[in-house]
Amino acid sequence: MTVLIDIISGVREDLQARRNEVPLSEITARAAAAEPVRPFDLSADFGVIAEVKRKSPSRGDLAEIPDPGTLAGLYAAGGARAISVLTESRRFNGSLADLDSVRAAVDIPVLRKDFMVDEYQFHEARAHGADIVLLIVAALDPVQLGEFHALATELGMTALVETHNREELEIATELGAELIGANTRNLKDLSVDTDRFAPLAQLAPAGCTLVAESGVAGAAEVSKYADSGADLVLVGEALVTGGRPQAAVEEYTALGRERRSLSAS
Ligand SMILES: O=C(O)c1ccccc1NCC(=O)[C@H](O)[C@H](O)COP(=O)(O)O
Repeated sequence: MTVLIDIISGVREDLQARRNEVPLSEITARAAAAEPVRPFDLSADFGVIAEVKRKSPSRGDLAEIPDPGTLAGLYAAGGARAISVLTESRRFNGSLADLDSVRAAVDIPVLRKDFMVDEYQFHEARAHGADIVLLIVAALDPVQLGEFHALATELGMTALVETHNREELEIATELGAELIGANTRNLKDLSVDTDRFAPLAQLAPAGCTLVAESGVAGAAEVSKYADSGADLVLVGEALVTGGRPQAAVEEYTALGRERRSLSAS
């Protein structure tokens, strides 16, 4: 987990700097005064969570994205169910300014995709308009996970609880998570293997909304994830590098819906 530990260490340093500028009492007040949460409909048909992703530890620079709001607008026009915004700065070149820009540009829910390790970040996320936050099971001990899940819920946000293996999925299930991510990227070596999704999907609790995360390069992976039970796919690289974000979101949504209805019949 060296990569994860390194990322979190940078996240904590950057967080300390922000907290020195804006104390917890102030960020809490800003969260309370923020625009209302946009509820994320967990019962809706198959959909795409489309990501604003400039750079990543595994792939380096991906795309410039000078105006994340414009990209998010194209995703929304393509029918995205939510926009994921990476706000971690050192390894992903994201920012809270990106979150602001996206939230102002669209009227669908926005996910703050970051390494959430401190209470402060949840109030900060809400203060910047986040409707969904990421909880990575591998990054938190079970007590923290429970507390942060409760805090996200208290602030009105939906928590996307991200898992990578059977053990983490059991933790998410015990937590009662309604929105569970199964990420096919191994956090130790950053390899992506889309075959990791199906076994996890089989273990997911009945009634949860399941997100297949990472590894969608095109239609083949969308079909594969939908056939294995994904309710949503979270797509970053393929959308920011493919040159046709709106059309790709439209296609992935239509394809996923078709595959889900075929497997239901
Ligand atoms: O993308 C990475 O290299 C990465 C490395 C370490 C932790 C997280 C990482 N990515 C975050 C994500 O989960 C993805 O951005 C997301 O699932 C979209 O993946 P993709 O469609 O494969 O870009």
